[in-house]
Amino acid sequence: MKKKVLVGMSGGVDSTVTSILLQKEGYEVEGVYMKLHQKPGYHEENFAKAQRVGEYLGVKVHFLDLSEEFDKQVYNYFVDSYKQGLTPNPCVMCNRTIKFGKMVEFADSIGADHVATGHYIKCDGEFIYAADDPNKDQSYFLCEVKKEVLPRLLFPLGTWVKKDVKAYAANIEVLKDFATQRESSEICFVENTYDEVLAKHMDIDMPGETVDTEGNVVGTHKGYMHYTIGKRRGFFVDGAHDPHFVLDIKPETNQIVVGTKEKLEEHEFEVKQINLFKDLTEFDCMVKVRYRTTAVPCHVSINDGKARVTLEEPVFGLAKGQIAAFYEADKLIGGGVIC
Ligand SMILES: Nc1ncnc2c1ncn2[C@@H]1O[C@H](COP(=O)(O)OP(=O)(O)OP(=O)(O)O)[C@@H](O)[C@H]1O
Repeated sequence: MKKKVLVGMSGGVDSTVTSILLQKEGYEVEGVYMKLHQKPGYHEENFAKAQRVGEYLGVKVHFLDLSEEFDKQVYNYFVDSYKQGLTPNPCVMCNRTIKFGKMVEFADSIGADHVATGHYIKCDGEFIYAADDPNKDQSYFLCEVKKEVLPRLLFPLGTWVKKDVKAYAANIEVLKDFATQRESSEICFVENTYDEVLAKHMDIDMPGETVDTEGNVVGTHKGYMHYTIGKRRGFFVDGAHDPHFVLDIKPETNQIVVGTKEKLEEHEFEVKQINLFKDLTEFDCMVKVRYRTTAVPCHVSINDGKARVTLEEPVFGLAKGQIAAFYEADKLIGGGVIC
């Protein structure tokens, strides 16, 4: 009997080609379009596209309204993190709770053996691996996904490069407009800027003091929620000659602490909410402290649910709240939240 796969169909080119490839491979495909946020007009347009793909393949496309769950797990977490002076990663939390959480539950409810998306990732059922295309690799964003779901996941695009995916769609007459449509922005619920989102939930016009590491007031800023650690623009430092960077954010006093680049250098840090695909407590690996950065070698020691990460070479600008992802070469072995 054919194995059934539920594909997350966003109406974009990646999940469209994913669906076609899986059907060609012999899977029985069903699609699901998930309504996640409230961006006006967004869902009507994208669900219609997902339905066109469904018609082309002759398969059913379900509509799943997960907006309440998404608000709770992803959107509110994003807003609350900035309120607390932290830097969130909403895509990581969405992958854990929604795409590879609620979507897997939905797959169970329709009797699907597998769940697939158009992420650029490789997976062998036990581990996730970086995609062959280093510019598109999204493995970092899956480091908090629950280990139990890995055997169910399929990512046909892990060995593809984006231009070939577009060329594939362009060759299908009725879907060729998918190849040239605008690519989705970084965070799906952000229409223009983060500030616009935050302004709906807090006063973002809150001028405050910029201080040095000794606590001396050295300038002004627009409001602590506008900054992340490592940021170098958008605040004032009186009489500074060298560039200054945000070193720390203090929401309780609406202050930002700034200093020169060398003060951003970190040799060790702690990680909470640890998720590992392997049973380990003490290990050497590579760690990525943000998405677009190279991994650095480190030693990890886990105690009482927290990991101490000792770096072999320093990193600059560790943002609290951000995600640290652990790798053994291209194999993702887990991750956690920098604290
Ligand atoms: N609203 C949604 N409903 C169903 N699946 C989704 C939705 N949003 C994203 N996905 C799934 O997650 C994958 C990765 O999402 P991401 O936002 O990174 O999209 P993308 O790289 O722009 O892909 P696409 O071209 O398919 O939109 C998508 O390829 C799709 O399979």
